[in-house]
Amino acid sequence: MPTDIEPLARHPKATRPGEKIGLHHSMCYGCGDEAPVGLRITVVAGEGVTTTATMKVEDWMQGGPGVIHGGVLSAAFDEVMGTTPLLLRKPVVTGHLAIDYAKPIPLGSTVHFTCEILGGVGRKIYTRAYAHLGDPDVLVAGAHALFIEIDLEKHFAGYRDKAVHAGE
Ligand SMILES: CCCCCCCCCCCC(=O)SCCNC(=O)CCNC(=O)[C@H](O)C(C)(C)COP(=O)(O)OP(=O)(O)OC[C@H]1O[C@@H](n2cnc3c(N)ncnc32)[C@H](O)[C@@H]1OP(=O)(O)O
Repeated sequence: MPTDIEPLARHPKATRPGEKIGLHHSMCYGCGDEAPVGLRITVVAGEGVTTTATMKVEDWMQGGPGVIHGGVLSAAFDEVMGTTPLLLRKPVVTGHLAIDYAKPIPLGSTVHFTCEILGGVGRKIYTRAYAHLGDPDVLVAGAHALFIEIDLEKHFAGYRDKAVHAGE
């Protein structure tokens, strides 16, 4: 992470602390409520530029016997961290994502995520997140990521004809 990042302030019209941040879209693998397969993560705004989220570890998320697949956990971090810049009212995509896997996460457990925006420079937004299973003092994973602000319409312009919509 560069040393010249600046603090980023919450947008005055951002989702208020304690409220759910809206879906990226209904078919999003991370948050969509109509996706045929997906994590269905709801991200809740915290104070400042922080968020929280939870995810129940379902049987279909299994990697090693009895534990979550690392890629599923990575996707969950991506979703939570990629939603958090909406507190700045900035749409982003992931440029870089790194995960530290500290402990196995059993099927049936509930993963609690906390995320904060560390700052940014230009279109770059740096975030950090942690995960625990109920005891915030016992971390099971951590992550940091770089998100890049995009122009939504331009970024997805060449792909929208491939978009999948629920019920079609
Ligand atoms: C309907 C609702 C939908 C809502 C949609 C939102 C859904 C969110 C879902 C969760 C998030 C995801 O999974 S998103 C899906 C996964 N990610 C992607 O598909 C992104 C694919 N990559 C790209 O499209 C592109 O590489 C971009 C947009 C990230 C950047 O391209 P660009 O716009 O041409 O900009 P570029 O100049 O290259 O980069 C801008 C600055 O970032 C730096 N930068 C770029 N990538 C990196 C990197 N990996 N590591 C370090 N630095 C990087 C550059 O050096 C530069 O710094 P400087 O020169 O300014 O210093």
